[in-house]
Amino acid sequence: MDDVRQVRKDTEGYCIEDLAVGMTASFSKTVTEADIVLFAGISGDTNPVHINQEYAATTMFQGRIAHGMLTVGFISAVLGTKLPGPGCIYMNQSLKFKAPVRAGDTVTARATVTELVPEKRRVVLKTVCTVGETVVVEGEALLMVPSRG
Ligand SMILES: C/C=C/C(=O)SCCNC(=O)CCNC(=O)[C@H](O)C(C)(C)COP(=O)(O)OP(=O)(O)OC[C@H]1O[C@@H](n2cnc3c(N)ncnc32)[C@H](O)[C@@H]1OP(=O)(O)O
Repeated sequence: MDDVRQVRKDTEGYCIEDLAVGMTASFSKTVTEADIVLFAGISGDTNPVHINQEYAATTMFQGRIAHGMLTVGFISAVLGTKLPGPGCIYMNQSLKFKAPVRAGDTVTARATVTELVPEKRRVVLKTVCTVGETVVVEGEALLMVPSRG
């Protein structure tokens, strides 16, 4: 199924009645050096693998990598702004960090509806972040969404 279109207002998300298995949406962003340094400050995670090139060069990654949770923020972005969009409540998220993300990489976070539980107003989405053809993060999200009823 094609990407959901941004025909709704920025403040309107999908209700449970509007959702169908297969609906999909994505958000893309190029990760910058500034994003990584700012995320270290915002989160308090100053792990040197993210911000100290000399140290990071000695690790298996042979250089600085982005915080995993910075990449996960792009999943939150697609869920919170596109599908299901405003009005949804994040309840659960599984994650596998499959490959590193580095400054300069463009990450695409894609969310695809896999299951609906209308009586509980729950939606399950497969969530995958890629850099080019490489899957960097994958998992599953559970959200509560509004109902028109
Ligand atoms: C405190 C916060 C710190 C951070 O934020 S660090 C930044 C976020 N993390 C990353 O960027 C790490 C990204 N992931 C990777 O680079 C790689 O991934 C690893 C280096 C962690 C592992 O790679 P490799 O040693 O090459 O493993 P394999 O040979 O691809 O797989 C061996 C087995 O391990 C499983 N596996 C690999 N990655 C994960 C994972 N992330 N979660 C769960 N399982 C994993 C596979 O499936 C497979 O399993 P089977 O032998 O049964 O086939």
